[in-house]
Amino acid sequence: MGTAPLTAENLGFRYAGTPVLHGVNLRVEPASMLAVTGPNGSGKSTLLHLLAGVVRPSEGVVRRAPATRVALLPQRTGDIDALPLTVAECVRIGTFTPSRLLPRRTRQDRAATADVMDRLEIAHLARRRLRELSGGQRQRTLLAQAFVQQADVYVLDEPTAALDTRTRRHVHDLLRDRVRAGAAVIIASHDHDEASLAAHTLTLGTATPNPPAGR
Ligand SMILES: Nc1ncnc2c1ncn2[C@@H]1O[C@H](COP(=O)(O)OP(=O)(O)OP(=O)(O)O)[C@@H](O)[C@H]1O
Repeated sequence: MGTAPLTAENLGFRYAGTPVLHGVNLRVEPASMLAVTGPNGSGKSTLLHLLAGVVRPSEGVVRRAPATRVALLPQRTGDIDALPLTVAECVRIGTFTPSRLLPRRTRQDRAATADVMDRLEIAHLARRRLRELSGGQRQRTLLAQAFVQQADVYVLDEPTAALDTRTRRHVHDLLRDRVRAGAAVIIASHDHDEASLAAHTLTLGTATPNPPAGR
């Protein structure tokens, strides 16, 4: 078994003393997909935030292998609408890195941005402001920002919740492509078909292999 880009040991989280997660253990392998499922309020978003490192655990530890790059698509991104960004600018943020925060983009960055915008069918919206988008168009823009990142781990919270059937298929193709390219993908989903894209499912702290998907 190779080096896992991400592991969690005995992870727990409390909001102001109220326990949400307890004793979560997981290991995410390269070139694999993990689905996190469970009812509303069971802690899926909280777990994804912990795994992406935007929230610190109350118990246990999240370990990322050295130099592991994590791309996060959060479920709630309300504040971003207040920024006077166009769709193209918002997607381009995904190509920035801590060592390259100014928009000196490489040809590879430009090609990756154009490819993802085409695949998510937002190229025609490139100059539109975020606040002028429909819910699904906004979701596609934020997905493009996540997918354009050259990440080792993609952490995507309900990535297709607002999307039409055709766009969902494009997103699922992108997920499979990233896994084939060696990335690990973690998705939270309420959709059984979507969760079955993943080789493993974590439901409220219990990891079980999925039966082989008929695909
Ligand atoms: N900022 C917060 N402060 C206090 N409690 C919170 C906060 N965010 C979430 N919670 C609570 O933590 C629990 C888990 O929330 P979380 O959003 O992780 O669940 P979820 O499984 O992603 O839910 P959903 O399926 O509805 O998206 C819920 O009971 C929720 O009310």
